[in-house]
Amino acid sequence: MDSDDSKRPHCSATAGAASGNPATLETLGWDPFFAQQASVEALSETPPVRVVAVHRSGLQIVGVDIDEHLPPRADATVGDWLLLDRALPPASRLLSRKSLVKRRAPGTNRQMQLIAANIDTAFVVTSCNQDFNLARLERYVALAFEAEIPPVIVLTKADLATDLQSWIDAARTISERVPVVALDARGDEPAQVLSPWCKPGRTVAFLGSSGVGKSTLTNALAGTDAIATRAIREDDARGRHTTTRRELHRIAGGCLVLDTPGMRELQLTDAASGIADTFEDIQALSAQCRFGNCQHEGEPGCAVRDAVEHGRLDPARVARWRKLLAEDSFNSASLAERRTKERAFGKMVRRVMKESTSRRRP
Ligand SMILES: Nc1nc2c(ncn2[C@@H]2O[C@H](COP(=O)(O)OP(=O)(O)OP(=O)(O)O)[C@@H](O)[C@H]2O)c(=O)[nH]1
Ligand SMILES: [Zn+2]
Repeated sequence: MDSDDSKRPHCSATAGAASGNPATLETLGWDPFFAQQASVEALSETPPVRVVAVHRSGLQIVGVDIDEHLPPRADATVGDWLLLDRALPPASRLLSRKSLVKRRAPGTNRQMQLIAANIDTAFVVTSCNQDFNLARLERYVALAFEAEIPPVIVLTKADLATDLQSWIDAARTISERVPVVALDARGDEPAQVLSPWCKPGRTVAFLGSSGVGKSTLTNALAGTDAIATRAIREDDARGRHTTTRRELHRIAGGCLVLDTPGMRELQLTDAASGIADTFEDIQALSAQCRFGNCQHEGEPGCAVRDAVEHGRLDPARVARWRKLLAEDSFNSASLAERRTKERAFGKMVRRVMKESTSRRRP
């Protein structure tokens, strides 16, 4: 393979040519939600394009007969739709999103980073073995709800489970709003079982810890292992860290898979509404507590404790809810703490500088 060959998969993996068909707007995920945001004239003058990959050097965009690079822009991320301004590409209009996954940067300034936009379904993946962990599942479900992406729990390695129904039952306790499916991620089962969500033009993403079968599922949907393995090999060849990769793959079945390894390390920050949606039952109960600020720690008239005492609510679930709330408020509050520390540090630096310059003056 010469060096040109090694570059080619990089484009075909993302540009919508995976199935050999040219991209149409519908196959890229265009639908009335986006179409209604611009006039017919605007759409013909500035054609819609979808951001299919984010690299350090910029955005890769794909539209009808369009496959180009734009300079980096901080307000757009993979999955976004833009109206391409050919005369001035950086001025291309960003369309409103259906959903958005974001996180705070791990560095000191902790700015918001956009991870992925316009995902239609978040498959929260775990396997029917020791990886299965209700707290972790609830965390991912809360993240999805916070981003306004409907989650679906996918239990893999069903073929290896001895008591499959008990895993399914456990997963179903998380939320009435979250469907649960169980499958063998290898072979053709995923294409059938996930078909209600993986329709042509729909954008899906797999969340879950390492080894649960996310790549296996992607490959099973694609009917090939070419795409997922290709993207990984290419990164390795360039010596880049695979987790920085954010790509949208159009796969043979017609849906789009958003491959964002960065979503794995997402912390729960500013996710109060996602947690409330996940624990709708406890949320509803706490609204009935006598005191508006009830901590559910023995106050009179506490509906949450009453439900636990009468066996209507699992105390372990209440404990996990509190832990997630604590994680969320810790992560959100530590930002303020950092700011205070940064200000104090800046003051200290200025004072030291002032002292040293005044000392140097004759
Ligand atoms: N028997 C069985 N094996 C599975 C199933 N799903 C995944 N595996 C195997 O589990 C291993 C890990 O699967 P991957 O698809 O690589 O897991 P992943 O979630 O993509 O892992 P990372 O890439 O590390 O995040 C592979 O050897 C798969 O063949 C399943 O449903 N049944
Ligand atoms: Zn209470």
